[in-house]
Amino acid sequence: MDKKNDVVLCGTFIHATNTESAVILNDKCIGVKDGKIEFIDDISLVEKNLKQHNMEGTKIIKMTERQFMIPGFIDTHIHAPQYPNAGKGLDKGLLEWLETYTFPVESKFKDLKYAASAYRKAVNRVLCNGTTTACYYATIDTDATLLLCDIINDLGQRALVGKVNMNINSPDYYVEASVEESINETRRYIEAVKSRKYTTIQPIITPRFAIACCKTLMKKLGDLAEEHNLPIQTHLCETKDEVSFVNKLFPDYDSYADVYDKTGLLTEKTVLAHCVHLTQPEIDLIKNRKCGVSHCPNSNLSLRSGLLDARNLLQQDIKMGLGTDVSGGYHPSILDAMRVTLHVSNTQSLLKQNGYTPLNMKEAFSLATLGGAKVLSMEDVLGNFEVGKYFDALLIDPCSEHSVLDIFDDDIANDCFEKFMFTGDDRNISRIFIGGKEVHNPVDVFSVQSTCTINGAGL
Ligand SMILES: O=c1[nH]c(=O)c2nc[nH]c2[nH]1
Repeated sequence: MDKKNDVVLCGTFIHATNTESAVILNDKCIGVKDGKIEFIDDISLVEKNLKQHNMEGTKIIKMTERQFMIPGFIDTHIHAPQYPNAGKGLDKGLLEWLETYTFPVESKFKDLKYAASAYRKAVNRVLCNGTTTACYYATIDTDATLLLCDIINDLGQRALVGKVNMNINSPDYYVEASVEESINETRRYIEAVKSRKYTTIQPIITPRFAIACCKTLMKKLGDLAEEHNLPIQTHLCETKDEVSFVNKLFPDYDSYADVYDKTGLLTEKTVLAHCVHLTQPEIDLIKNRKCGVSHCPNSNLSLRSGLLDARNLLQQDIKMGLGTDVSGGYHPSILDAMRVTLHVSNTQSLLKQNGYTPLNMKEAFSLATLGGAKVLSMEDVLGNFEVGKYFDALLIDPCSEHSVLDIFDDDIANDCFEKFMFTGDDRNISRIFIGGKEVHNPVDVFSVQSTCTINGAGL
């Protein structure tokens, strides 16, 4: 095994566990071997651990008093080809927005030169914002989607990447010609990803939504997911208009979620984006099937889709993570998703009043890390600092050179953490580790081009 990425980190670590949303571990050391956490112990026992784990001579990184490490953020729903539109065209509701802005930009990615440049910008920006694992939608174009995988691999991010399927109710210039073509291309995509032997990337089956896929296509995609034991992602109950359209298209089904269920798309590895307008039977169904929900609050507000009652779903033990949903959501950072999650939850409490407990910041942090890992069925290997898990982590420096947050003498670790969560940004993310490998060089940030750079990939 290559030992060059083995490392020991000493200082403060903050993470979510199954019982607590944010635990602060002061004066600890974490040893990373072959990309995974080998030991966690008191800082005073670092030498003993190095010996015990055969790691003598390993590089040691000591954090300063104000610095701390958190698990990397997990974005459970993001459209990489919509990044060129981030912050543009948010003046329409979902279905009109798709026709007017989204399908046109996605169709540009069949031009591989355009795709190479736009995808590199997108992944670079997402990574700079601390997203160590992303669950991406690409486009219907297989080769451009493979290019996206190559770029993610090059930049060292962990990702699930889906070639999008859509064969009906889509514009002539952006639609797959038949069920056969859609399935053959998806098979070609899966085989190509497998043959490239990426270490951090896996394919995900991606029927866009029930409006854009016929029943036969959804059924065949469900079969394909089963055949290859793959995860699935799609959209569900994002807007009321969308739900009405689905109900008209599928009058013989009990509900929108039932359409996915009867076509074999609801599995314990299914990621359902939005889920704003679920009925109680639909909540029961996705709970029984053990699907995860990607909560995308920026998008839900920006496109005026609705206010998800996250507390209600969590109380019913639905797995939940956060998604930026670029570009329905305008911000590529999960920090933003956490903040808007809290705004939406506070709004719910104002509307509902009696006894409603809004989510707190620590719960939002848990959703952004361990919650995301659960939604992506990766909680055995990701999401927090436990021995045996991949070391995907961010070194946060509240006092970094270009920081826009201010720390005061009496601010303790919890204060620094909260200030970062509410007022920090990528300028406080000083180092990024994915599978133990450092992928983000702070020396490059604000260098010549005054923009973020990873591995020499300038924006
Ligand atoms: O927010 C969304 N973005 C999309 O691209 C999309 N496609 C279907 N439904 C969608 N919702």
